Amino acid sequence: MTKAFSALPRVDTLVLAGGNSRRMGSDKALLLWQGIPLLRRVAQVAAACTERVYILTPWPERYTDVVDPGWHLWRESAPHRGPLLAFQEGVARLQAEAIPPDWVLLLACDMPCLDEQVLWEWRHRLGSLPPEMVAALPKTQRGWEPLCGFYRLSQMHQLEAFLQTGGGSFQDWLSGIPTVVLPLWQAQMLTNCNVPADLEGANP
Ligand SMILES: Nc1nc2c(ncn2[C@@H]2O[C@H](COP(=O)(O)OP(=O)(O)OP(=O)(O)O)[C@@H](O)[C@H]2O)c(=O)[nH]1
Ligand SMILES: [Mg+2]
Repeated sequence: MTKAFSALPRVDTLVLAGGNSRRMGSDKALLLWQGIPLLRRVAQVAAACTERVYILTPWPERYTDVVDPGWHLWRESAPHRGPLLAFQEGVARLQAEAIPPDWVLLLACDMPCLDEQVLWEWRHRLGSLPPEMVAALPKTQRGWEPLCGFYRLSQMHQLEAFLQTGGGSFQDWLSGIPTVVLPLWQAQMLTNCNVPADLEGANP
Protein backbone atom coordinates (compact mmCIF):
# COMPACT_ATOMS: atom_id res chain seq x y z
CA MET A 1 0.00 0.00 0.00
CA THR A 2 1.32 3.45 -0.85
CA LYS A 3 1.90 5.74 2.07
CA ALA A 4 0.00 9.02 1.69
CA PHE A 5 0.46 10.59 5.09
CA SER A 6 0.68 14.31 4.45
CA ALA A 7 -2.97 15.27 5.05
CA LEU A 8 -3.38 12.98 8.05
CA PRO A 9 -2.51 13.52 11.69
CA ARG A 10 0.95 12.14 12.31
CA VAL A 11 0.97 8.70 13.90
CA ASP A 12 3.94 6.78 15.29
CA THR A 13 3.70 3.21 16.57
CA LEU A 14 4.86 2.01 19.96
CA VAL A 15 5.22 -1.77 20.20
CA LEU A 16 5.49 -3.19 23.71
CA ALA A 17 7.89 -6.12 23.84
CA GLY A 18 8.82 -6.48 27.46
CA GLY A 19 6.45 -9.09 28.82
CA ASN A 20 7.58 -12.25 30.55
CA SER A 21 5.92 -14.70 28.10
CA ARG A 22 5.27 -16.80 31.21
CA ARG A 23 2.28 -18.59 29.69
CA MET A 24 4.04 -19.15 26.37
CA GLY A 25 7.16 -20.56 27.99
CA SER A 26 9.64 -18.74 25.77
CA ASP A 27 10.01 -15.18 24.52
CA LYS A 28 7.02 -14.85 22.22
CA ALA A 29 8.41 -11.82 20.42
CA LEU A 30 10.84 -14.23 18.77
CA LEU A 31 8.45 -17.09 18.04
CA LEU A 32 7.92 -17.73 14.36
CA TRP A 33 4.53 -17.20 12.77
CA GLN A 34 4.53 -18.18 9.09
CA GLY A 35 8.31 -18.05 9.29
CA ILE A 36 8.44 -14.52 10.68
CA PRO A 37 9.22 -13.62 14.31
CA LEU A 38 6.07 -12.25 15.93
CA LEU A 39 7.67 -8.93 16.84
CA ARG A 40 8.87 -8.46 13.29
CA ARG A 41 5.43 -9.28 11.91
CA VAL A 42 3.76 -6.67 14.13
CA ALA A 43 6.36 -4.03 13.36
CA GLN A 44 6.09 -4.68 9.62
CA VAL A 45 2.37 -4.01 9.67
CA ALA A 46 2.91 -0.91 11.77
CA ALA A 47 5.60 0.37 9.45
CA ALA A 48 3.23 0.07 6.51
CA CYS A 49 0.64 2.39 8.02
CA THR A 50 2.38 4.76 10.46
CA GLU A 51 5.32 7.13 10.15
CA ARG A 52 7.72 5.59 12.63
CA VAL A 53 7.99 2.41 14.64
CA TYR A 54 9.39 2.30 18.16
CA ILE A 55 9.83 -0.91 20.10
CA LEU A 56 10.08 -0.60 23.86
CA THR A 57 11.77 -3.46 25.66
CA PRO A 58 14.12 -3.98 28.59
CA TRP A 59 16.24 -6.31 26.42
CA PRO A 60 16.77 -4.66 22.97
CA GLU A 61 19.84 -6.81 22.27
CA ARG A 62 17.53 -9.82 21.87
CA TYR A 63 15.79 -8.20 18.95
CA THR A 64 18.50 -6.54 16.91
CA ASP A 65 18.35 -9.32 14.33
CA VAL A 66 14.59 -9.11 13.80
CA VAL A 67 14.15 -5.36 13.35
CA ASP A 68 14.64 -3.31 10.21
CA PRO A 69 17.22 -0.50 10.27
CA GLY A 70 14.51 2.18 10.15
CA TRP A 71 12.77 0.97 13.29
CA HIS A 72 13.81 2.22 16.71
CA LEU A 73 14.63 -0.14 19.57
CA TRP A 74 14.25 1.64 22.89
CA ARG A 75 15.69 0.17 26.06
CA GLU A 76 13.11 0.35 28.83
CA SER A 77 14.33 1.82 32.11
CA ALA A 78 13.00 -1.03 34.28
CA PRO A 79 11.63 -4.51 33.51
CA HIS A 80 8.45 -6.25 34.60
CA ARG A 81 6.28 -3.22 35.30
CA GLY A 82 3.45 -4.25 33.01
CA PRO A 83 2.00 -2.65 29.89
CA LEU A 84 0.47 0.49 31.41
CA LEU A 85 3.71 1.74 32.96
CA ALA A 86 5.62 0.70 29.87
CA PHE A 87 3.19 2.78 27.84
CA GLN A 88 3.73 5.73 30.18
CA GLU A 89 7.46 5.52 29.56
CA GLY A 90 6.97 5.20 25.81
CA VAL A 91 4.69 8.25 25.79
CA ALA A 92 7.25 10.34 27.67
CA ARG A 93 9.92 9.35 25.22
CA LEU A 94 7.73 10.11 22.20
CA GLN A 95 6.92 13.52 23.68
CA ALA A 96 10.65 14.20 23.91
CA GLU A 97 11.27 13.39 20.23
CA ALA A 98 12.18 16.22 17.85
CA ILE A 99 8.91 15.73 15.97
CA PRO A 100 6.39 14.09 18.30
CA PRO A 101 3.43 12.41 16.64
CA ASP A 102 -0.16 13.60 17.08
CA TRP A 103 -1.27 10.07 17.91
CA VAL A 104 0.43 6.89 19.11
CA LEU A 105 -0.63 3.53 17.78
CA LEU A 106 0.01 1.18 20.69
CA LEU A 107 0.50 -2.49 19.81
CA ALA A 108 1.36 -5.67 21.66
CA CYS A 109 4.10 -7.77 20.12
CA ASP A 110 1.99 -10.92 20.00
CA MET A 111 -0.69 -10.08 17.41
CA PRO A 112 0.08 -11.87 14.13
CA CYS A 113 -3.32 -11.25 12.50
CA LEU A 114 -3.14 -7.47 12.48
CA ASP A 115 -4.66 -6.18 9.28
CA GLU A 116 -2.90 -3.30 7.61
CA GLN A 117 -6.05 -2.22 5.76
CA VAL A 118 -8.03 -2.02 8.97
CA LEU A 119 -5.34 -0.04 10.77
CA TRP A 120 -5.24 2.26 7.80
CA GLU A 121 -8.99 2.73 7.85
CA TRP A 122 -8.91 3.44 11.58
CA ARG A 123 -6.13 5.90 11.10
CA HIS A 124 -8.21 7.87 8.62
CA ARG A 125 -10.86 8.41 11.30
CA LEU A 126 -8.47 10.17 13.67
CA GLY A 127 -8.49 13.49 11.84
CA SER A 128 -12.21 13.97 12.33
CA LEU A 129 -12.34 13.18 16.06
CA PRO A 130 -13.11 16.03 18.47
CA PRO A 131 -10.00 17.39 20.21
CA GLU A 132 -11.06 16.13 23.62
CA MET A 133 -11.09 12.52 22.40
CA VAL A 134 -8.16 10.82 24.16
CA ALA A 135 -8.19 7.34 22.66
CA ALA A 136 -9.66 5.39 19.74
CA LEU A 137 -9.80 1.65 20.31
CA PRO A 138 -11.69 -1.47 19.32
CA LYS A 139 -13.95 -2.92 21.97
CA THR A 140 -15.06 -6.52 22.44
CA GLN A 141 -17.07 -8.44 25.02
CA ARG A 142 -13.89 -8.47 27.10
CA GLY A 143 -13.79 -4.68 27.13
CA TRP A 144 -11.41 -2.22 25.49
CA GLU A 145 -8.49 -3.60 23.52
CA PRO A 146 -5.86 -1.16 24.78
CA LEU A 147 -2.91 -2.79 23.00
CA CYS A 148 -4.33 -2.33 19.52
CA GLY A 149 -5.37 1.29 19.17
CA PHE A 150 -4.62 4.97 19.14
CA TYR A 151 -3.91 7.54 21.87
CA ARG A 152 -3.70 11.31 21.43
CA LEU A 153 -0.30 12.41 22.67
CA SER A 154 -1.42 15.90 23.73
CA GLN A 155 -3.93 14.30 26.14
CA MET A 156 -1.53 11.98 27.89
CA HIS A 157 -1.48 14.20 30.99
CA GLN A 158 -4.68 12.26 31.69
CA LEU A 159 -2.64 9.09 31.99
CA GLU A 160 -0.26 10.81 34.40
CA ALA A 161 -3.18 12.00 36.50
CA PHE A 162 -4.66 8.50 36.60
CA LEU A 163 -1.38 6.92 37.65
CA GLN A 164 -0.85 9.55 40.33
CA THR A 165 -4.14 8.63 41.93
CA GLY A 166 -2.90 5.04 42.21
CA GLY A 167 -4.60 3.66 39.11
CA GLY A 168 -2.94 0.67 37.54
CA SER A 169 -4.97 -0.89 34.76
CA PHE A 170 -5.76 0.12 31.22
CA GLN A 171 -9.42 -0.84 31.63
CA ASP A 172 -9.83 1.41 34.69
CA TRP A 173 -8.13 4.30 32.98
CA LEU A 174 -10.13 3.92 29.78
CA SER A 175 -13.42 3.78 31.67
CA GLY A 176 -12.76 7.33 32.85
CA ILE A 177 -11.57 9.08 29.70
CA PRO A 178 -13.20 10.02 26.38
CA THR A 179 -12.58 7.05 24.13
CA VAL A 180 -14.15 6.33 20.78
CA VAL A 181 -14.92 2.79 19.63
CA LEU A 182 -13.27 1.74 16.40
CA PRO A 183 -15.27 -0.65 14.22
CA LEU A 184 -14.03 -4.20 14.22
CA TRP A 185 -15.02 -6.20 11.16
CA GLN A 186 -13.17 -9.35 12.17
CA ALA A 187 -12.36 -10.07 15.81
CA GLN A 188 -9.71 -12.45 14.51
CA MET A 189 -7.51 -9.45 13.91
CA LEU A 190 -7.08 -9.02 17.66
CA THR A 191 -5.82 -12.56 18.22
CA ASN A 192 -2.95 -12.37 20.64
CA CYS A 193 -0.72 -15.29 21.37
CA ASN A 194 -0.45 -16.08 25.03
CA VAL A 195 -0.06 -19.87 24.96
CA PRO A 196 1.44 -22.10 22.23
CA ALA A 197 -2.01 -23.14 20.95
CA ASP A 198 -2.83 -19.48 20.19
CA LEU A 199 0.09 -19.31 17.79
CA GLU A 200 -0.91 -22.51 16.02
CA GLY A 201 -4.49 -21.30 15.64
CA ALA A 202 -3.66 -17.80 14.40
CA ASN A 203 -4.60 -17.35 10.77
CA PRO A 204 -4.57 -14.09 8.85
N1 LIG B 1 7.77 -3.03 27.34
C1 LIG B 1 6.99 -3.79 28.10
N2 LIG B 1 6.04 -4.55 27.53
C2 LIG B 1 5.29 -5.34 28.34
C3 LIG B 1 5.44 -5.38 29.74
N3 LIG B 1 4.53 -6.24 30.25
C4 LIG B 1 3.84 -6.74 29.20
N4 LIG B 1 4.30 -6.19 28.04
C5 LIG B 1 3.84 -6.43 26.69
O1 LIG B 1 2.43 -6.25 26.68
C6 LIG B 1 1.83 -7.10 25.71
C7 LIG B 1 0.70 -7.90 26.34
O2 LIG B 1 1.22 -8.69 27.38
P1 LIG B 1 0.89 -10.22 27.55
O3 LIG B 1 0.16 -10.73 26.37
O4 LIG B 1 0.30 -10.45 28.90
O5 LIG B 1 2.35 -10.82 27.48
P2 LIG B 1 3.30 -11.31 28.62
O6 LIG B 1 3.25 -10.40 29.80
O7 LIG B 1 4.63 -11.51 27.98
O8 LIG B 1 2.69 -12.73 28.95
P3 LIG B 1 2.56 -13.52 30.35
O9 LIG B 1 3.92 -13.48 31.01
O10 LIG B 1 2.17 -14.91 29.95
O11 LIG B 1 1.49 -12.79 31.13
C8 LIG B 1 2.96 -7.95 25.14
O12 LIG B 1 3.38 -7.35 23.93
C9 LIG B 1 4.05 -7.84 26.18
O13 LIG B 1 5.35 -8.00 25.64
C10 LIG B 1 6.44 -4.54 30.32
O14 LIG B 1 6.67 -4.49 31.53
N5 LIG B 1 7.18 -3.77 29.46
MG1 LIG C 1 -1.19 -11.12 25.05
